[in-house]
Amino acid sequence: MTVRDSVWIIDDDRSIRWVLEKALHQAQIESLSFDSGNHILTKLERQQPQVIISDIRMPGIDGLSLLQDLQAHYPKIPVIIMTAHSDLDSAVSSYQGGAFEYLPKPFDVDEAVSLVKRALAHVHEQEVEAVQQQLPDAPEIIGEAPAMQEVFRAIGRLSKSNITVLINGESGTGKELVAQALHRHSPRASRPFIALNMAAIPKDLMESELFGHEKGAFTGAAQQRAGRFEQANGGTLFLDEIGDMPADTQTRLLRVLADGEFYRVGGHTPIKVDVRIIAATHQHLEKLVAKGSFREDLFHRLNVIRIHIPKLQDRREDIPLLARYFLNRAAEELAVEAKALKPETADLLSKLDWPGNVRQLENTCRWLTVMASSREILPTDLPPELLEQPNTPIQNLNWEQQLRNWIDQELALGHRQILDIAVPAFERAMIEVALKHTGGRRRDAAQLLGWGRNTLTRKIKELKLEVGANSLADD
Ligand SMILES: Nc1ncnc2c1ncn2[C@@H]1O[C@H](COP(=O)(O)OP(=O)(O)OP(=O)(O)O)[C@@H](O)[C@H]1O
Repeated sequence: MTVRDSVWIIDDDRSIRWVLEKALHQAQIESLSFDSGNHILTKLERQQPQVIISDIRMPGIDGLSLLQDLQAHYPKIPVIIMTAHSDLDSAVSSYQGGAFEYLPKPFDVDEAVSLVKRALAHVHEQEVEAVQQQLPDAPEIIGEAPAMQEVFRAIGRLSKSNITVLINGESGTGKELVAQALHRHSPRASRPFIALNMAAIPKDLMESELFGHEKGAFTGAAQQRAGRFEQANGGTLFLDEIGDMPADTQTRLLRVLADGEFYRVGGHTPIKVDVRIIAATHQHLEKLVAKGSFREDLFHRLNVIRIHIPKLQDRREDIPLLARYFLNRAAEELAVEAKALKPETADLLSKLDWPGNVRQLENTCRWLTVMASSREILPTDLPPELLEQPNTPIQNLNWEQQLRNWIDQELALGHRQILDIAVPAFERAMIEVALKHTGGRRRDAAQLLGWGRNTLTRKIKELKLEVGANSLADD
């Protein structure tokens, strides 16, 4: 994450500015100092800190008037008011003016830093809340794991900006969802969000897809067509799997990013657009640059702010939350009653590897909504391919799972006394495989199974097993 906490210090006293700067720097908080409150509003138009600390008595605009202006224009930035005149009046006025806190001078440096940290924590909470309270029809981003909170914070911090963002993360981790959230929380929210997956478009169609084409530009171009850049004008263009972009398209993209204009394929009139780019990739772009398959200059243009979305297995605590959310959503889609996870099932889901990340979990929940036999989902209800995962505690449940499915089917077909079919089948499998392991020797096979030799011989007869000549060898 390249977005860092930042604090502005406004005080005409140079030593106070110096002390605070130093203490914040030690606490790894970036700060910027100003010797007066004049022109702060103009500066805020360009860039905003997360917290402001301001003195009250200063030449020019005083701290309380500044506070009023800040409240009117930037009510979300917490302001800490300092004053050497620690009288009740200024304290009361600063609270009434909406100050986050009041810091009487002389102050203890640690106290000042902890106050700033509290204000930052307050900002972060607000950011997370804002992202979580999304429009009702927008898909929610579920995540309580610290790594996801970090992602929410980044979305919150970037909410007033149009800056280029590069999202990194494995397939199915939610990159597109985050890109949508960045757009929805940006000044461009009311304009289009256009997504394009580089891996899904044939190379020779990519330029026309991005930049459009003129009529007759190539065989098949029967009509003039606007590309995604034009469609996204004023809004956001999400370029997924940017690492798959061919070299010549990279060159064109770079030019558009530098000039803000481009030509349609076969066109001669430059088209001006104002598009914010959010790019995503599951690949290591630095490696592609080193290998020469991705342009370094384009990489630097895109890599302004980077957001990393962790693999699902690196945020296991979110798995049960996500699973419940997807089960409810699948039930809504299918207009059926939502299924619930038994605690042991939730626990098991959290232990699996999820190579397909959130998308795989989402698909599994849809499958379970249709396939699980009862309202409460048991570990054995999980789809076989999940249960077959190596290194999971339930490898050996697979055959039981299949057995359960078979029992379900038999009973659903109206069959009765199904133990009469199941038990001999079970014993037959046991005996045949054990005999295979002993090269047909019954005594050893009986031992493997935990039966006496006579029992094994009787079972072979009862089951009318055809065992090879070798099986008699040691009889
Ligand atoms: N944190 C989350 N909360 C809720 N749903 C999520 C979350 N993360 C991902 N999803 C859902 O999982 C699916 C996959 O997410 P998305 O398409 O955003 O992943 P991606 O990283 O862009 O995948 P790819 O790289 O394969 O395109 C989507 O249906 C998305 O809604």
